[in-house]
Formats: sequence, C-alpha cells, structure tokens
Amino acid sequence: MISQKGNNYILIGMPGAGKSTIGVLLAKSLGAEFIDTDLVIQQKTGKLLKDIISEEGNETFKQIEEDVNASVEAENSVIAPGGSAIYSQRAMDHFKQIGTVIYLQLKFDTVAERLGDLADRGVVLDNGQTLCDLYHERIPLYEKYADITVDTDDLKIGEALEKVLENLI
Ligand SMILES: Nc1ncnc2c1ncn2[C@@H]1O[C@H](COP(=O)(O)OP(=O)(O)O)[C@@H](O)[C@H]1O
Ligand SMILES: O=C(O)C1=C[C@@H](OP(=O)(O)O)[C@@H](O)[C@H](O)C1
Ligand SMILES: [Mg+2]
Repeated sequence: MISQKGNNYILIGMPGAGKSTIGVLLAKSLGAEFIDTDLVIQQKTGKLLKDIISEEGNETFKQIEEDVNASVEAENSVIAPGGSAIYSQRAMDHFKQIGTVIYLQLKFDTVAERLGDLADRGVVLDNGQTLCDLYHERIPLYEKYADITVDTDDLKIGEALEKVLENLI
C-alpha cells in the first residue's frame, strides 16, 4: 500500500533556528494554521518549559514532549515543535506521516550567537554537556528526519521565509 503524507509542514532544527518565528510567518503565507507544540506543552502542564526541565528533569520533559508531539492532530498546518523533538522516534514517525519535515539548518556559531542563557531558555542539556556537544549530537538526527533541508545561515528572517517557500514540495 502506498502511504500518503499529510498536508502539514513540520519545522525542525536547533533552538534559536527560527522554527517558531518563521513557522508563524510561513503559516500566514500559506493560509495555514500554526501550532507551536511548546505552547501546547505549557498549556497542558500549566508550567513553563524551562520550569518543567529544571524541576522535573530532562527525561520527564522529553516524555511529556513525546506524548504531545505524537498526538498532534492537524490539517493544513505549520507545526513548530521544540528542538528536542528529534529524540523521539515515535513523535517523528507521526510527524513524517502527517506532513513534510523541514530542517532549518544553521552553523554552530550562528546557533551559539542566537541563544542567550540556555537555562533561561530551557534547553534539554545533560549535565556537563556543552552547546557544541549538543549540536553535534543532534545534527545527525535532524538530517535523518528531514524531507527538506534549508540552510538559513546569514539570512534575515524574511529571506529565510522566502527560501523555505521556494523549497516546499
Ligand atoms: N534569520 C533568522 N531566522 C529566524 N530567527 C532569527 C533570524 N535572525 C534572528 N532571529 C531571531 O532568532 C530567534 C529565533 O527564535 P525562535 O523562533 O524561538 O526559534 P526556535 O523556535 O527554533 O527555537 C528569534 O528571537 C528571532 O527574532
Ligand atoms: O531544543 C531543546 O532542547 C528545547 C527547545 C525548546 O523549543 P525551541 O526549539 O522552539 O526553542 C523547548 O522545546 C524546550 O525548551 C527544549
Ligand atoms: Mg520554538
């Protein structure tokens, strides 16, 4: 049986890559809905992401994130999950089934420049792990799940949006 992909677009990439910022603009351009699953998690738990991570730990956060991401029901939507979504095979299988996965690719230096205080932003980082370690751990996972990769380095937000639109399939 040939399985048909859904008509959603899912943005993946490092924190600060612009999944949320470009996602909402992409949805406007396409006349689509926009879903930021970080906000779904916050609404569901009644807690800020950074507080879930700091108070309950990475594993609990990843479990909550997996459950939320794997149960997104959407049509004609742009979906912006958090950067750690790629740790869940189950969630990513779901995303690949309901839509086209777009990887917003950035060089490490750009990611480091964009991100401020990691704890304040709530990044899933193991004890002793640096941002550079995290970047190298995740790149193969973003590449593994991407249907489309868009290099957005050195682009302004509007230019990155245009490049994403040009690359849509
Ligand atoms: N070219 C760009 N593309 C996307 N975001 C950019 C760009 N340049 C600067 N920014 C800034 O980087 C941040 C991206 O954050 P966000 O959209 O929350 O990313 P993510 O959801 O991937 O973590 C925003 O503050 C945005 O204004
Ligand atoms: O990459 C990460 O570890 C995370 C990224 C965040 O989302 P953004 O990628 O939208 O910033 C959020 O899901 C959470 O704080 C963990
Ligand atoms: Mg985001």
